[in-house]
Amino acid sequence: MEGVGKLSSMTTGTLELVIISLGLAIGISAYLVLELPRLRQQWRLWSHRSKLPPGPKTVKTGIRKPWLWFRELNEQYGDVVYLQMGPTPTIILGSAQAAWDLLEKRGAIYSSRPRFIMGGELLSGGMRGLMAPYSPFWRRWRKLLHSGFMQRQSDTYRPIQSLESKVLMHDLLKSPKDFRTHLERYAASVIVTVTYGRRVEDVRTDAVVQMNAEAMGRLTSVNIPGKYAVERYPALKYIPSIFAPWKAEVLEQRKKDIRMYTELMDDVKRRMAAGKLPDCFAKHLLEEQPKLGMTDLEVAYTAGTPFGAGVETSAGSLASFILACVKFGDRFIPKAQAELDRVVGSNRLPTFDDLPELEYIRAVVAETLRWRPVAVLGGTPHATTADDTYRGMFIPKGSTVIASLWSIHLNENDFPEPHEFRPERFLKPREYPGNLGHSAFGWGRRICPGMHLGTNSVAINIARILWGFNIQPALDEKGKKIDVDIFAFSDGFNSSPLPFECSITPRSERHAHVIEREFHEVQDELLRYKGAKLR
Ligand code: HEM
Repeated sequence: MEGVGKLSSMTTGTLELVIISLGLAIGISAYLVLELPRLRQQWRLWSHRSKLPPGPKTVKTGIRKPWLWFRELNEQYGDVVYLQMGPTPTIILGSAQAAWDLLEKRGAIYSSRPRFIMGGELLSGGMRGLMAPYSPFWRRWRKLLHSGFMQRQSDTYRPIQSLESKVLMHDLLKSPKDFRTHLERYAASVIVTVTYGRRVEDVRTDAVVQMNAEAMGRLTSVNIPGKYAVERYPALKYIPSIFAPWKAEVLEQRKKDIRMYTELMDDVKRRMAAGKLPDCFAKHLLEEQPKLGMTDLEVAYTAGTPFGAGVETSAGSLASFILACVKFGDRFIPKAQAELDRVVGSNRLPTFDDLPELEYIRAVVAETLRWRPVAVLGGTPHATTADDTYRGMFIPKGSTVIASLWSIHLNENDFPEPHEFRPERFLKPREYPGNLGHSAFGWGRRICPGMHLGTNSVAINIARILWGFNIQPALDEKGKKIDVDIFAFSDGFNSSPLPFECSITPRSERHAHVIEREFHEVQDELLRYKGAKLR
């Protein structure tokens, strides 16, 4: 019996040992799976440490406006700065030339995206091209956006932009204090009409706007650097949801996105079948779908792209223009209005056909896009797909590359006294890479596909607003001018002016009358784009 007892206690001891060893082995393997890629990357960086671009030893985290810090870094270390952001090598570009040399000229290896595991992979199932790495999926998505928004195609959207701009002018005439809401309605309505063939009458209650805003909210709530460990340890992505509440939650959110995008496309298909769908991007996608072999879901997500990328950017640029008018209007509005009076006169609103004659207005448009770039960090960061050397500096494969427009557009070498709003900068020939004279739409293979539509929106409204209105500081109760803060801008991926007051008044009775008349003339046309209730 004693022998049996000894044997059984030995067996239990051996079993314990086996379990502990197994546990250790699993622990070590899990650690290696999680850490190996990072350790390998660390080794590569360490072995090239003397050739990395210059940069600070410590990294600031949790800052609300990283572009302000990036500009300080660019001023201190130069236009190519190295930061070690967690495990990821990060390059901050601070001059137009460096951004052009790398993102444009070496676009073949600078056009991917960093991984967005929560936002791009888990929440969006890899369906959002804007966050997709350089891949066959991205190329197909990009081709569709190109065909939907290239210059020639964008010019066919001008009538919609003109209609909506007449509504905007009328709104500004009737309730100038709500100018911000009017700009947002304009931008949303152009994008929703161009995409889904239905306009937005009230931006606060419109169902398509609300649905998209909810989806954007879900995306921004997970796209927060440092919030989720899975971004640092990608292998965690494969843990079953049952053991990972954060994953279960994001997959639940994905279901809501899918329901929403599908609902919007179902509405498009219904109207298409009834012969009531005007030409629009969603229609174009449905026509291309069989040729490209895309799934319904891919089509539905692609149709959602312009809303996410084109509304805030267009409305924010116009809000910055109004801010510039309040602060610097004395210097440039009289010149702009003299040009408009000469070319357009006072009997009609300016049109797209006038723009080639309106050289000063075009300079105001360019200066607006330069002075306060909405995509303040240069849009979504790029990522490199191969090691590279630039001016003797080593840029590792897998680097995140941020071409911060706040540094690039406020670079004193290219734009002396950069916080001054001076359209004249764009009137004389000047050394600057590319043919726009600014970099507001990004670079290379990732350049903004909506740049023509976006520029047309900004240009037609700047021309018409300056034609019809005087924009000045608001007055306080004592009749004193209220100053505006040209640095009070929102945090976040896109940055636009925080609410401010101003006075917007018609230039004359005659101008007010023309605005009224042209608004009333387009009422029937506007009805073409009226959508049935969705929710
Ligand atoms: C004034 C308005 C706009 C500005 C200032 C702007 C600016 C930008 C910038 C800076 C980028 C990043 C480019 C890069 O990564 O190098 C970008 C990308 C993008 N923009 Fe725009 N944009 C505007 C309007 C629009 C509109 C109207 C659309 C609608 C079609 C749009 C769609 C996109 C898309 C889809 C991307 C991502 C492209 C990709 O990842 O390949 N944008 N935009």
